[in-house]
Amino acid sequence: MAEPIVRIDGLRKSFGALAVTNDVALDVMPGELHALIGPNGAGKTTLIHQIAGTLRPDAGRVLIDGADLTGAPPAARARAGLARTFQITSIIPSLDALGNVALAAQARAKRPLRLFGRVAADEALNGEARAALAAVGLSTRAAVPAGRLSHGEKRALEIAMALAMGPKVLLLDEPMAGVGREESGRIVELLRSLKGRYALLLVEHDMEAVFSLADRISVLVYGEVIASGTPQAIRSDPAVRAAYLGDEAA
Ligand SMILES: Nc1ncnc2c1ncn2[C@@H]1O[C@H](COP(=O)(O)OP(=O)(O)OP(=O)(O)O)[C@@H](O)[C@H]1O
Repeated sequence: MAEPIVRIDGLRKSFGALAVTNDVALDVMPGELHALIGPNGAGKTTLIHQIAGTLRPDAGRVLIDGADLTGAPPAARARAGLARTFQITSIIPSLDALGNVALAAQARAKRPLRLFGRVAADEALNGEARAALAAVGLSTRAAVPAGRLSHGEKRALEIAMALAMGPKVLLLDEPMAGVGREESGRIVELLRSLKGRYALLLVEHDMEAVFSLADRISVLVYGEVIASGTPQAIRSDPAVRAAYLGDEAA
């Protein structure tokens, strides 16, 4: 059987007396879209921070592609194949879309850059950036300053920047947040197109999107995973309905 790309085990983090992640275990298999849902304040963002390396757990382990990176900084996790998109936009508004993605590709290509001539290196970076833009459907917007893109296009650009890092797994933190209905439909299709090629861990409040996309859903309530399974199993789980979904999933 294939090994998980991300495996977390016994993860604990408390702020004072509040256990925000309480013995959380979760894995993401190659090509799988695993969604993490839960009510406001359940601990989803705190969990993502611990996986990304921006917050150190009190206990437990984070393995990426088999390597124990529990105490490693975000850069080491990126080298192991983890890329993250942010809830808060991380793009440079005055730079065009292609330039933003090329910068992300450059962060990954640091060493090879010294080996090639500058022009060749720039061309290679631009090639990678164009491929990532094409993968998110933004090829025709390459020369547009990122600040002038629509909100949904900015979300897609952030995903292109993550793809340019050559990841094995993408952490997607609310990619649909603040995006209108039509554009969120486009992001759903974009995520669907990435499934199978990348492992995806998606935190998202849009239940329609989650239930149409996910292979597996884990439900976090008060810092604990109360259920994990297929969308169908989660929809009909009495504990999940009582704690979170209520009539929403009917
Ligand atoms: N640095 C911190 N110090 C103290 N408490 C914190 C800190 N970060 C988060 N918390 C608390 O931890 C709990 C979980 O917060 P978290 O942001 O992880 O939840 P969430 O599931 O991502 O919520 P949302 O869906 O609203 O984004 C909340 O009660 C929050 O107030």
